[in-house]
Amino acid sequence: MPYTDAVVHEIQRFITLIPTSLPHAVTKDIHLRDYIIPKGTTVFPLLSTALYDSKEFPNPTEFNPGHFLNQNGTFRKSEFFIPFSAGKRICPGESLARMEIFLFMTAILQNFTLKPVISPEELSITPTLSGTGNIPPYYELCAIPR
Ligand code: HEM
Repeated sequence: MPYTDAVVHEIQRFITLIPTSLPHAVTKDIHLRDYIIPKGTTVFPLLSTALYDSKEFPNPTEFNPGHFLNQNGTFRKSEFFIPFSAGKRICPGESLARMEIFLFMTAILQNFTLKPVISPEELSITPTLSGTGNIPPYYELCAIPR
């Protein structure tokens, strides 16, 4: 169970489905380090900077469920895991989405063996479009009943 949970988290971290979150507006003048962000400025919170933080997730460009596992194999929670954003406007569908991803993935893997139609090395995992969303490339696979 901790490993499956780690895989689900790593998939969400790795694909970074919505890297820029949604645009927000500053409601008052904000002092941030040496900068002033005037009231009304549109800001895009870059979720990708947390999800690909190399101190929190060593070798962030590698898919590694170990990013969410402690050395003893238990699940490692990370405050940098923010694919649903954070704060007052955090995605209200987070619980539903996480439940669905977990249930769909485990049900599929329990009942089917998945095989790509081309060799896995030839599969591109580069998004076909990267902007507010990372759109995964289209590909085919065989679902063989277990
Ligand atoms: C993997 C699935 C999903 C991801 C990664 C995701 C991610 C996000 C992100 C990053 C935001 C922007 C939050 C912000 O403005 O700071 C957002 C907003 C939102 N999401 Fe999701 N979401 C997912 C699924 C869902 C589902 C299943 C629902 C509804 C059933 C949903 C409903 C919404 C709504 C209504 C907003 C706008 C909230 C607002 O502006 O206050 N999302 N989501």
